[in-house]
Amino acid sequence: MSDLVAKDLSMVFDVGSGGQVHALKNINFTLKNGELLSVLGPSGCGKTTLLNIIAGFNRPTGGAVYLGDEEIEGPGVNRGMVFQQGALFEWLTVSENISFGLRMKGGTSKGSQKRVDEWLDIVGLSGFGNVPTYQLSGGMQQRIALARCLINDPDLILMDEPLGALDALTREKMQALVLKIWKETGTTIMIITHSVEEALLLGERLFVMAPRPGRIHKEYNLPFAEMGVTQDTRDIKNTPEFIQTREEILTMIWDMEEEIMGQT
Ligand SMILES: Nc1ncnc2c1ncn2[C@@H]1O[C@H](COP(=O)(O)OP(=O)(O)OP(=O)(O)O)[C@@H](O)[C@H]1O
Repeated sequence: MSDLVAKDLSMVFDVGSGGQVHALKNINFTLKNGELLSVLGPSGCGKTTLLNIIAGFNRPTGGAVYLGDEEIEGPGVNRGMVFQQGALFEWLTVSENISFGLRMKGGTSKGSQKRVDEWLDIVGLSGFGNVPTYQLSGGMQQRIALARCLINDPDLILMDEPLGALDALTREKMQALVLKIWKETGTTIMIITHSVEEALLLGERLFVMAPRPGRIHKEYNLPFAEMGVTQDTRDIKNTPEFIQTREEILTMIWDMEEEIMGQT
């Protein structure tokens, strides 16, 4: 079982003429195995920098991140990524996309096909296995991206605005799917989003980050993700507690944006 631990994590970028940007300063947290974390904050607060360090794409200038006993020093198969655009192989079929990682690892074709069929079922795409990916809608492509990531059984899934390009209705359906997958697989998930509503629904933990320097401004422990596994997510979004927390966070981020505008 692999907890994700960030210890005194800092990231400073040199921006020319001796200038520096403190994209992250002294970030400390532990994300326990199986937890679902959403990260929210105004533009430039370091969300993507944090995700890139955990993915192993960037090395921090201070501190370290650990997954289980191992320090993250580069990309690894124990972490899966889902981006805003599915980043699928358009010339492959749905099944070929989903089984891509298994084939890279040399999985047997019979065993692989069974698992692909299971994942097609979980993400609601049974019967679409032989369809070329480019023929599918954005929502369907994100379902494939989720399945392609999860079939490899990663310890941690990192999602960067995974539902940001979808229309409102598809987005709501996909939020429910993310919760279902989280519950069924028990995978640890970290999701970056610009939507306060989405962060509230999809985070049993939620970090609101602040910029200059990038840091965790406030953490919430929330009941909505757990509720969303069994209840209609629309009903949850209409509960007084959800609305009150949403307004509190919107005001918090609004104030940060105002402060940034005042400084520039
Ligand atoms: N490669 C880089 N070189 C210089 N500065 C960078 C680099 N990457 C990020 N930054 C700066 O670090 C800060 C944090 O950027 P980051 O992209 O992580 O923020 P973010 O919260 O993801 O923003 P957004 O919501 O707009 O995507 C910003 O001030 C950004 O300009």
